[in-house]
Amino acid sequence: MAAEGQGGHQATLRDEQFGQRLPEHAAEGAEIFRLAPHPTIPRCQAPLVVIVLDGLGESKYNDEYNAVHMAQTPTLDALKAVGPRHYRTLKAHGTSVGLPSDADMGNSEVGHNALGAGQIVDQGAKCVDKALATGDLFRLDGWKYIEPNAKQGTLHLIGLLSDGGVHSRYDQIMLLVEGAIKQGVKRIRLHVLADGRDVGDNTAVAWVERLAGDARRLSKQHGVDARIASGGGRMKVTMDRYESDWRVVQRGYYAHVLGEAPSTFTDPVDAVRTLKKDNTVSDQYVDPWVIVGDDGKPVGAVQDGDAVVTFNFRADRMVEISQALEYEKFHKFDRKRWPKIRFAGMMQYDGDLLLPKHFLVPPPLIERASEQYVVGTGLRVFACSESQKIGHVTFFWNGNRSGYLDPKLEKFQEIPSDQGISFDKAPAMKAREIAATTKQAILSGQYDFVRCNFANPDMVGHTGKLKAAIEAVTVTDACIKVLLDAVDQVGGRFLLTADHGNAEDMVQRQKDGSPVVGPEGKPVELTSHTLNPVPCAIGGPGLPPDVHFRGDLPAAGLANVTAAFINLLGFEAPDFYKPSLVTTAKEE
Ligand SMILES: O=C(O)[C@H](O)COP(=O)(O)O
Ligand SMILES: [Mn+2]
Ligand SMILES: [Mn+2]
Repeated sequence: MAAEGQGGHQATLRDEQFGQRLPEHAAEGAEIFRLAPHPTIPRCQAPLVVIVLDGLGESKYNDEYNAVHMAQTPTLDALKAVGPRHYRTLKAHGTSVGLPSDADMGNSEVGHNALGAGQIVDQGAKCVDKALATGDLFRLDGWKYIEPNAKQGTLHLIGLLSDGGVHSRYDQIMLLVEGAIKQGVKRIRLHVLADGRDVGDNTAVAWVERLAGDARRLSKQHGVDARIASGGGRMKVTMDRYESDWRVVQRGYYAHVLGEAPSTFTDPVDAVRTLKKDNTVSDQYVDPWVIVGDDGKPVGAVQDGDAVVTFNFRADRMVEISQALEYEKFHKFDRKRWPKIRFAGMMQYDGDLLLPKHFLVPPPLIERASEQYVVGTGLRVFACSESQKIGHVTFFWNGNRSGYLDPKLEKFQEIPSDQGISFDKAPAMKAREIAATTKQAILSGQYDFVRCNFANPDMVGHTGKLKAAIEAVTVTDACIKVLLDAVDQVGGRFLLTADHGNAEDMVQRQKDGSPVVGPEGKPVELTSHTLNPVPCAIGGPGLPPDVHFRGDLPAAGLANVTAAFINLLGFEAPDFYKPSLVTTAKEE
């Protein structure tokens, strides 16, 4: 499928970008990361293959809105049919992946963190909640750094506007605004991205109405000047990730910083309502907009001496805009003007690039990620996905470390994603290319541990388009088959799982499971992730016959996978990891 802009796709995340970092296990005085051989599971000469299906869960509703149920899935069906010794489900949401509550759906960041780190760590959302609740946020270095500019100039807040809880949350935005006012900030400009992906589509107008109302109320109550200044849909404006399409970030920089957009309005609600074109445009893809005053000038362009905060806590979609705001040398697009500001992220979005330099809340530190042990033991690793998810099986997997932990032992392979299209238009995405490339790695004999992520059940699931999601899952199933055949060919082992649900439920439901019906009499699409558990299967000719899932961990979650794959590699897992999912007859 030829996609818009594909020819122009630059080499991203290539070897030079993955970097040549000093292996942590080699640093002087560093902890020794070495795994001990497993007492009963021998190593296998062929690789262990871990397959992550992004956004493919198991729903109790096996009906027409379940794209996994509706898709052709002979491979997944066969894995399930093997029964509980080799197939089970895992928790992938809420407290089992370090989120504040069990009402929080899972997401890729927390899911891959758990898969790669074997532990449940407090995630960004929780760290920000605590810093706001205690008031520490306004006492820490990040706030102190931006404070003078925030008080003398304007405080700009940029981020995702919803209560999705994946990248940001409305209550946190409000606490930030109220707290800033209490600290003496007088002029606030909000630059807000419409969601429709972590929350229902066609909710953006209501969110902007709510924020505009709250900004008016706070302005009046405290005698300050807080208002919305610019925005756009998150997939079109600002929130690109893994350098999939820098034009997205350019649109955002122009709207938020320069005050430039193809359409200007005097009222933000009017802006979003107009650009939604009677809901024929989804919230995620709303064009950029800028609010102007009666004089036609933008009300919130960023000026020298201002302070800027990006309020998303999640990293992946904030890294690029942070670079555009922070880096003196920057070549991804022409910024035209680069104001002298003080900028802080809600968190530090990349601990290796130290980006941004200043941040309001220290990010969760994920110590002792499995890859540190894997390369510390000398195992050779291959990780593959397409641009949209490559950081998931590298950066998130490795406890938020970017780049290679040991470039001699690891190879990260990115397949460029389509650019500039909504993924329902090409639901196979790059699944076939991922399968082909990963298959080569399996057959090559060069790797002990091969992992990959299939992006399309999730990315197409987010479009809310049922037919496309069914197609995405059908293609993914066929691609799994390609990999399992390769595992058969070399006599290897595999573990297949997913990071959270999405494609298995494509409709908003009432309490009794029946679809919510919209004003036009049509069922309302579900574009977000779900709370559903995810599949987990093990197998392959190299799997010793006595290795099977334990029966005594019914509530196990994604963090229990780590010890399991370390065991399948033939090693004992570190004892502070969550218990392994697998055991052998000899151990029982
Ligand atoms: O960023 C996104 O695309 C969604 O908010 C969450 O999806 P992911 O957690 O699967 O990346
Ligand atoms: Mn995901
Ligand atoms: Mn997703």
